[in-house]
Amino acid sequence: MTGVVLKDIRKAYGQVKVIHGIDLDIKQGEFVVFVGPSGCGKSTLLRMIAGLETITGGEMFIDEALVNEVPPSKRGIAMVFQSYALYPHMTVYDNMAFGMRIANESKSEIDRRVRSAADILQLTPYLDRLPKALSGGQRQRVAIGRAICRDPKVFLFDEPLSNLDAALRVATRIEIAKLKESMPDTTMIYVTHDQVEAMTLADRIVVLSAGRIEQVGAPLELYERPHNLFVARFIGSPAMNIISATVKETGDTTTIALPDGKPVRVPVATAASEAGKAASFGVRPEDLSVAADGDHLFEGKIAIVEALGEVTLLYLEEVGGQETIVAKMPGIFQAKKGDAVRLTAAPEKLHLFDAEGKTYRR
Ligand SMILES: Nc1ncnc2c1ncn2[C@@H]1O[C@H](COP(=O)(O)OP(=O)(O)OP(=O)(O)O)[C@@H](O)[C@H]1O
Repeated sequence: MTGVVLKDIRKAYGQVKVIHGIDLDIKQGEFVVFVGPSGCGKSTLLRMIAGLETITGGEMFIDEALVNEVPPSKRGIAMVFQSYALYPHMTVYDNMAFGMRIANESKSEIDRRVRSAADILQLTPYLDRLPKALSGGQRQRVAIGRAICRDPKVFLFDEPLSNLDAALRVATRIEIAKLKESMPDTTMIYVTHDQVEAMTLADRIVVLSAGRIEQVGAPLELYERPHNLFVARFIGSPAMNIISATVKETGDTTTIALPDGKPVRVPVATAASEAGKAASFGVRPEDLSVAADGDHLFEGKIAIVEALGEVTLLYLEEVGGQETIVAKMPGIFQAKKGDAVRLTAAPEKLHLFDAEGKTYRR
């Protein structure tokens, strides 16, 4: 099994510790995405897997072999970078063939692999062109093609789409999704800033913060059941509304008080010892809807309306609680600044975190 296993992996640059002990078991054929804020260590971790950074502590296994001291060229990996790094004087064909020529592969094998990669990435019409005669998206596909030709056991991507404009990003993202389908046994590890890439490409997402793992899970698992406030805020856009609250009644369901004193019942269990403690109450903008008369969570005046066509974002200045609440309404929502609104959400969409920021849902 060509998995990638990280056991208590650590990295320090001199005295500065940047990765604090990462344990991760990536299965063969899995597509795993590393996400996290700038500087959290995503690229460092990927580069340690690639062998481009030394490992300060812990053990790294690729294909069940300890690779801590194995050079990049012997790890069975191929990496695609943000900058495509193609040879400008070589055709697309030669760029893709280059590594195999260096490795003394036969001409027929080189031709077979280049044409197969070109076919997967729809590059066949461009094989005789120089990189300068290609769009950014096509160039990045050549860089991916070059990596495919190496027939890697593990494919590493470091923000491969971040130099592309919005439309090309979407098109190339779809190419990568197809690539995953056409190479089901190849393990892929992908670093990105982009939530949509992470949500759409990943089998599992690894959320990192300051050199530690916050949560690992399938995209919708992270979205629906964030383990802590960090993941709750990081996954989803606009971010989840988080309001400070106090635990009032504990038990199989919990009653909290919002800042204006309003009680809210949340269907999560809490121990009696939690009564009186501070908590954070969370609800996603897309889970809010206009309340019928009577029951509502929030009541306030609209401060800003952002009509995006497919959705309308309402920024609500809460009357009692002093917090700004964001609501995402489907389609075009008729509202203007100053309108009074009441918002509600289904109980199962409510989140509750303890004073340390850990979810109360078990
Ligand atoms: N050569 C180095 N010497 C010292 N510190 C470094 C070095 N390279 C990276 N770092 C630090 O390590 C941390 C992790 O950096 P890394 O590039 O892995 O983060 P990242 O999550 O990929 O960030 P970004 O999303 O901005 O690319 C950062 O705090 C960075 O400043």
